[in-house]
Amino acid sequence: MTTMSMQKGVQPVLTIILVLLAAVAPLLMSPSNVQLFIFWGINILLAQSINLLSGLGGQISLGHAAFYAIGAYVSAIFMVRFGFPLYITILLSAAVNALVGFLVSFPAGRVREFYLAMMTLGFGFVIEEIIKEWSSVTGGVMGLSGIPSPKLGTMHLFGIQLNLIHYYWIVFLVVVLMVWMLRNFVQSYYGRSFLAIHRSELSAASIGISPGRVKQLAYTMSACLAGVAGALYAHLMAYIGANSFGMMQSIEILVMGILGGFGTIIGPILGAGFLTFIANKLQFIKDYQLMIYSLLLVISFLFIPRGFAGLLGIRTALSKEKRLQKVKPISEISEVKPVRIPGREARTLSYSPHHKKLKVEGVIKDFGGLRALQHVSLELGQGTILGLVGPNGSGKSTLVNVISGVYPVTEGKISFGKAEITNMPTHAIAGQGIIRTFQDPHNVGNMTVKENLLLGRHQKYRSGIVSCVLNLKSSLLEEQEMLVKVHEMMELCSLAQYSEELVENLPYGVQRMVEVARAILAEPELLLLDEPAAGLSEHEMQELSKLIRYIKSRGISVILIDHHMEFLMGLIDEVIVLDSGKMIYSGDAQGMQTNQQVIEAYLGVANHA
Ligand SMILES: Nc1ncnc2c1ncn2[C@@H]1O[C@H](COP(=O)(O)OP(=O)(O)OP(=O)(O)O)[C@@H](O)[C@H]1O
Repeated sequence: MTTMSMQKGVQPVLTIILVLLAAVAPLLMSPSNVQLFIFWGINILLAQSINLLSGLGGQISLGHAAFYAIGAYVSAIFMVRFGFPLYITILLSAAVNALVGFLVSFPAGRVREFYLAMMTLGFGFVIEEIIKEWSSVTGGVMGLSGIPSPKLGTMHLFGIQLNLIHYYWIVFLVVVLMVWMLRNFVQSYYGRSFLAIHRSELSAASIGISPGRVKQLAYTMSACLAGVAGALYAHLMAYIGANSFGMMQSIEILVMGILGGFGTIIGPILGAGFLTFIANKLQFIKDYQLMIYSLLLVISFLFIPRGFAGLLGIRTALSKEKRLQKVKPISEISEVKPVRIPGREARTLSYSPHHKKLKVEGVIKDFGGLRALQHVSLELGQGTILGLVGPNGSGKSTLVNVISGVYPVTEGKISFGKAEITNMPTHAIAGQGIIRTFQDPHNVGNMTVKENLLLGRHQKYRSGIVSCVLNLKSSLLEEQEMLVKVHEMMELCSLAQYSEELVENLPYGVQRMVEVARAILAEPELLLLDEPAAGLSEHEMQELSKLIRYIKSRGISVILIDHHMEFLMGLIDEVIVLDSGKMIYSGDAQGMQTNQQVIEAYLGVANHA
């Protein structure tokens, strides 16, 4: 047997042994230790909840205990008042919280950074006040007591009186299930879209990811998870009061996530463990808890920014490739239609044949008193490469920005095919088939090359969230198909050797190539390349030229901004020259070189320089 196959055989056995150990552990522990482990389980859910929202989705939350509180009160009230069983009250807590999270996402999704921090802080205080004031339902400042609890032997499930060990098993099951589903989610295109939005909303939108939708999902799922934790907490304690869900609890949840390592699955589990067990040993300094938590946060930010997970070199992969490889190596998949690559005649690429035409009509763009674009009009047909040139500050990037929806136009109309796209949001324009790159590559730096390229396929995924979270066969097959296309694109762009490297660690030229490859994988009909050759070596520029020719050969139209005339001349079919926002030339490249106005405005400047 090879080492690899031995490892494969050992892994499931190890998992089974660990699960069995965890299952029998409470039988060998004192009740207080069993309770401590239950707290760890509840804290894992809380830490994962903040990890999902802040660590992955990038949405700061300073009032997270509010979701925890809602979950606890919903479960407790439905069991105390209506006698609902535990499994129903947990589901109700999750559902009510999901709804609250969804509603909160609308105002929260509109603000960022400091304002978002203040908003979530306010949300935490509002929920705390409601709990205190709505005494007829919540018990007010006196709290809610008499909640059926396994600790007191007052909770029954399916006719069985539950004790602490039973409850441990329930919490264990819930935590294992939730963490497994969360891992599946993080490794799906949904999870990748969370990180993409976290790193740059604009970049994510440029490949068709809707920031609004991602935030709605992040708040809904995160609240749902905190709701389950709240329900489990309420029944463990038998009593809940507003004080258990204040500012301190919100900070504690944050510390667990950050200290453990945001963006990973293992990190929050470690962070939750650290706080559960250490805090328990430090009861005598409880009065200084806030100070200690604040110190922990500062220490974490300064010395271990990626938390315990970072210290241990743990990173959660953002694709299911490793798992899929175990089933069947990508190279052996026959169900997937091969992606065709130029120069590899045996294959073809399946891009849409319904190419659309770009029409820009009389576009004006003002920035305050500055008119960056003055009545610019152009038309671009299928498979044409249009060069966009002009001196610095002449409005080239602004034109690309208004076409891609980054800036609204002041006046004028832009259409693509039959659709008018003037002032549409960027992700919707990407949905129409217009994909862009940026002057500085806008990849997700803390994702690998392969994961960044998978992001390019985002719009092509069809699997629903349930399918991804439960790893249903259809979603795995789809992921496999996408991976095949990504691998072929890496081959085409000479990126295969960097496949597993984090993009932020790569040379500038490679990062550029990753961004262009990602854009191509989105199967655009129009590609907007803003100075793609800037900072590239001669060899890299040649590689890029080849790639652009390939794009054209697939019938994709390109608008290409660049200052390298030699690079441009070999590629473009048509050219537009801008000067101070005005279009001073439109035609072929040869004509441009002899046009007097262009020579004065642009080439003249270049020569002079
Ligand atoms: N967000 C903005 N706010 C205010 N002014 C802007 C903004 N974006 C661009 N401008 C201004 O609009 C004009 C055109 O800028 P733009 O970046 O489009 O030029 P460019 O031709 O792409 O230049 P370069 O070749 O240097 O990238 C410049 O005067 C610039 O300062």
